Amino acid sequence: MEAFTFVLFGATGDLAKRKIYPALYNLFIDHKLPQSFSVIGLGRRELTNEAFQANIEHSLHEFSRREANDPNSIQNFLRAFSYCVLDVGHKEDYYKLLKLIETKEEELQSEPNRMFYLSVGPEFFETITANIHESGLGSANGWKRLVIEKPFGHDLQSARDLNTNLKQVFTEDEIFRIDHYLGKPMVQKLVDLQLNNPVLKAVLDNRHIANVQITANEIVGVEERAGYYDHVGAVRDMFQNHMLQVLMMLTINFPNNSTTENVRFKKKLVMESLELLHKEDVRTNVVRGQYEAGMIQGKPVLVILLNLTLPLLHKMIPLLQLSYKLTIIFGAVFLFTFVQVKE
Ligand SMILES: O=C1O[C@H](COP(=O)(O)O)[C@@H](O)[C@H](O)[C@H]1O
Repeated sequence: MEAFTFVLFGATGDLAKRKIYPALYNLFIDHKLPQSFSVIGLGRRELTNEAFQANIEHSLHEFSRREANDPNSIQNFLRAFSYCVLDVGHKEDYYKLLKLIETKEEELQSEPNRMFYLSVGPEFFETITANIHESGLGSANGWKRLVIEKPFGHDLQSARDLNTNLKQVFTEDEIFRIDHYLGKPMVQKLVDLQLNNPVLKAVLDNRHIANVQITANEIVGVEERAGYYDHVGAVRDMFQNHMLQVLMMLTINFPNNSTTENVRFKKKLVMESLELLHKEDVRTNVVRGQYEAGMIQGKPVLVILLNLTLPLLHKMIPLLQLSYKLTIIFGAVFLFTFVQVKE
């Protein structure tokens, strides 16, 4: 595997600590990362490399799927990490970053292969990619990749605009629009189940099933992400991406030798088969709610307020339920209900 630099925007954020560092660590111990790689974490806050590495180690202990209990492997892993202060809107910071990346590439004698991971709010996607372009960060001789999660725009037009802007800097092959729900073992097994489980195959039809409910039942609350949630909302944060991906994985009819294009095409068919939700149906088909702080299983659950001037913060925890009709599956109309509850 070729050496590369992983450039992480939003390195002090929630997604990085909960998912990205543990995921990288698990790849590392499975020898799925190259011999030499470097991770440069970016954030606005001043942080020494040592403090940054200590935070990462903490997140491994708290969130890694497999226990992080081998001090040697943790130290070897952490050695790859360095931190750089960057304000996404400051062009000079990108030149400073370029210097740091080049120094690391020289130290590791690696090709300038660079992966840019945007673990930041969607409002920064375009500024960051434009600055990657202008500063020359993306024009070295190696490969480059852009990894971006959600929300991808806030409506159809803004999603199209975002695509257009990203494509001025990255080719389609270089853009990875990811959804971490697709990496969940159970979601990945849905295809196998459909293809290989005769019992399931036999009952997956309109004579046996009238209604499918997809539930995201979380025990993690909004916590420090109240500012983000208040701004983005549950529909854009969870539904249009994660829950619809689960729907597509469940209903798509995969051939054994699927190509990327084929999967995309089939997913598009599923989406086109969803009956549009019209304004007049919203009252009957959509339930939205918010919880306040309370007790779960005898334990008090607080909504941690940020020091922000957002009036609604104390009612942040979302409940979302949406029902759609889907006509493609097994030749019948199915009712799909999606429920997201953050306890
Ligand atoms: O993307 C998100 O997903 C998490 C839930 O992910 P999980 O892997 O822990 O099930 C959710 O808590 C968060 O609000 C959302 O942004």
